[in-house]
Amino acid sequence: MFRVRDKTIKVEAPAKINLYLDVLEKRFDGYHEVKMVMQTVSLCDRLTISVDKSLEDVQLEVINADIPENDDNLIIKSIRLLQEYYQIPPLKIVVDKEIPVAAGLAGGSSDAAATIWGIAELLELQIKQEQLAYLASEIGSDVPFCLLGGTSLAEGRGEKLTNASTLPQCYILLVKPPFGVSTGQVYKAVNPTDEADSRADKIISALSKGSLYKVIENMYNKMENVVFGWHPELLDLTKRLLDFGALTVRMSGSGPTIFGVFESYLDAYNVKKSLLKEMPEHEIFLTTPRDKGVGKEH
Ligand SMILES: C[C@@](CO)(OP(=O)(O)O)[C@H](O)COP(=O)(O)OP(=O)(O)OC[C@H]1O[C@@H](n2ccc(N)nc2=O)[C@H](O)[C@@H]1O
Ligand SMILES: Nc1ncnc2c1ncn2[C@@H]1O[C@H](COP(=O)(O)OP(=O)(O)O)[C@@H](O)[C@H]1O
Repeated sequence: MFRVRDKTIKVEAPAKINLYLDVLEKRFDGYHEVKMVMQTVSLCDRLTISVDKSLEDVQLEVINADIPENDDNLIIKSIRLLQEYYQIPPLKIVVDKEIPVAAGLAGGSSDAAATIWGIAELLELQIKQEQLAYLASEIGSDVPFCLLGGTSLAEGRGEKLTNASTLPQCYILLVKPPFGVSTGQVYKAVNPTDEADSRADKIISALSKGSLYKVIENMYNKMENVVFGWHPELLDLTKRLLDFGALTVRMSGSGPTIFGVFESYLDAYNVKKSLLKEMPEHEIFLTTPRDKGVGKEH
């Protein structure tokens, strides 16, 4: 029998940005070694997970996005994986998508992490942290980070995490153009770096000293070359954000989301307003750094 404390749990699944992303050699398993500095931000999808004994199987409802509600969804994939190890009763899941899809913000990965964490909490499965991290890595390279959240150095294929200090207080404007990019295609097109440089380590050290400027000086994304080549308008967007006074502008992950960093809330707010007028087809979010990954909604 299931000992269910609450019948429902509401879980936040936050987006991430990459403060640094380098792609190193291609491995025999087809993945690439990476060196990344990842930062969770305040933009969240929201999952409601309920035990529903009237159902025969899992049922997923997606609000606010055109993505599959079947086994192709990372939420259902995560449940199928949990079912291999644990007895899972019929569940109804509703996901309210705020994070744009195929945007380089790990929306799907964070939903997967929120599903694994949320079900473990709801059903009191007592899963050890290492087992949670293992299950997460089986779903995708970014899922272990989404589970842990905050700020991390990520190595291996992205699953080897070392905790770092959170990015100092700042305002991060995410600008998502009206098209998506396939992560797999970007990895295929990128020319791996021979030897990692020291910028990621400099970022980690700057984070520990709370120096936003030193972090910004060392930010980098190897994938920009490839994706800006496919979509030259991303370079114009970058220049526009710099004209508007962003301290720095980078692409997040495999893109196409571009983010600008601001020290003042009012500056970021005004830039958001101006950009929305100039490019109404873009999605724009004003976010802040968040110091944790998936967790209970308050
Ligand atoms: C690029 C990054 C940067 O944070 O994020 P996104 O831009 O997707 O958010 C990640 O590395 C994306 O991680 P994730 O989205 O979990 O990727 P996976 O599902 O594991 O893999 C998707 C595809 O990318 C390739 N891939 C992924 C990770 C990696 N280290 N090397 C790879 O070559 C895989 O071969 C696969 O074809
Ligand atoms: N729960 C989910 N949320 C978003 N995308 C999902 C989800 N499940 C499966 N996908 C699929 O995963 C792909 C990448 O989605 P996403 O995680 O949003 O992008 P990215 O890896 O660029 O951050 C999309 O093609 C989408 O259809």
